[in-house]
Amino acid sequence: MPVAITETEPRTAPRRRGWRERWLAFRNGTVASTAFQRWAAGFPLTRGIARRNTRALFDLCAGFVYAQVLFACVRLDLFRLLEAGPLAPDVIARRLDLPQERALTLLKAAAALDLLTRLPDGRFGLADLGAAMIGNPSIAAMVEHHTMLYADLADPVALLRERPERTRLSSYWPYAEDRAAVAPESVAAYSGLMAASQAMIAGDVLDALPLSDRSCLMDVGGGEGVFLAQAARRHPHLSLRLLDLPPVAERARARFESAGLGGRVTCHGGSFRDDALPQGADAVSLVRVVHDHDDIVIEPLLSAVHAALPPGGLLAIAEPMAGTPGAEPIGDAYFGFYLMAMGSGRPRTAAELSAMLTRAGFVDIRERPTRRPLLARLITAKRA
Ligand SMILES: C[S@@+](CC[C@H](N)C(=O)[O-])C[C@H]1O[C@@H](n2cnc3c(N)ncnc32)[C@H](O)[C@@H]1O
Repeated sequence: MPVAITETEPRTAPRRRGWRERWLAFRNGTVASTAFQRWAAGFPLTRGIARRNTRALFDLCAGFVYAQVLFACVRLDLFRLLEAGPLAPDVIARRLDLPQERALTLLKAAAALDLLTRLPDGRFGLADLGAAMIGNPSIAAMVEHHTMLYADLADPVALLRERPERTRLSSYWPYAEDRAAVAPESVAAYSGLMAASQAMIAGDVLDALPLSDRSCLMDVGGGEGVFLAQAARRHPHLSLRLLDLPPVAERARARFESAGLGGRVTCHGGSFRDDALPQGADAVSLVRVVHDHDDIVIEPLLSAVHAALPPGGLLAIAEPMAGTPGAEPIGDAYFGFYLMAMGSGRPRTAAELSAMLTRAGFVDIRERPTRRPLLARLITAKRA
């Protein structure tokens, strides 16, 4: 059921220090004291909280190490090795070409992180998280991709202070640099990465997106067309259009041809920054596009979509959003820093997107719950 979007962030700071701020100041002063920490770790009523906080802080400090354990598993293709069933550490060591004690270090680390499980006989097999990696190869692709992100984040303070001309991620996503022309060889890597991860998202978004009363859907920034290909299968009556940068649109055209969908989809090569949007669609989707760009790009894009739609036309924005309950670190910490390293865009809350849509002239703005909101939430809006 669609739900109303409400502003959750405070708009103005209180003038005087209210009770809440005074309580916070008192509490933080107390928690910061070493003597209190020692006492709280021993006192039966606070021991549980103290341990949870210690663990949470340790996990924050150790996050990079955990990520590198996962990276080693992915690089060594450990999960696939164990897909057929558990193996003894010495067998795994031989297969991975690692010294035995090092292999055991990796296996124990992966088991501690719930990627693997250690059986009573000493063999290691897949645990839930490792098994999930097998079913979602795009996660492994993201893990490999993160080497670039981590290189850019090596000095986060420098990144916060200056906006470097070029980062690893801005070169990887050439449109982040707003170059006039994007070469075919520079889109292949990111388009492949997006196509792989889109498979997980398209189903969730299409489950929640009402398209049965629409006749033509245009996916703007549609990548290689994975989202539209799924839409084509679910809604045989829909005619489909894709707009993306010319080399990406070319890749999409080839993909549609080989999937036998060439006759259903028209691919337009162009830039939504510089070119007029193709007319004729009564529904437009922006899937994982808006968060990639600054307001100075998105405000005119939303107005252009509004102008391109007929009265009653539908716009759908689907992407991970800031402030998603239960997934706060994904929006504000992960995407916040990822997009900062990329040099373009920011994660926005549903309320911020809703306000932008209102400014662009849209009405009937609502959020439609998706199956996995941490991967993508969905907002729809209509042209009056
Ligand atoms: C993060 S990807 C998302 C792709 C696809 N919608 C998905 O979710 O898999 C952003 C897409 O926007 C496209 N894009 C970026 N800037 C663009 C522009 N100025 N005009 C058209 N497409 C653009 C990129 O080429 C890329 O395919």
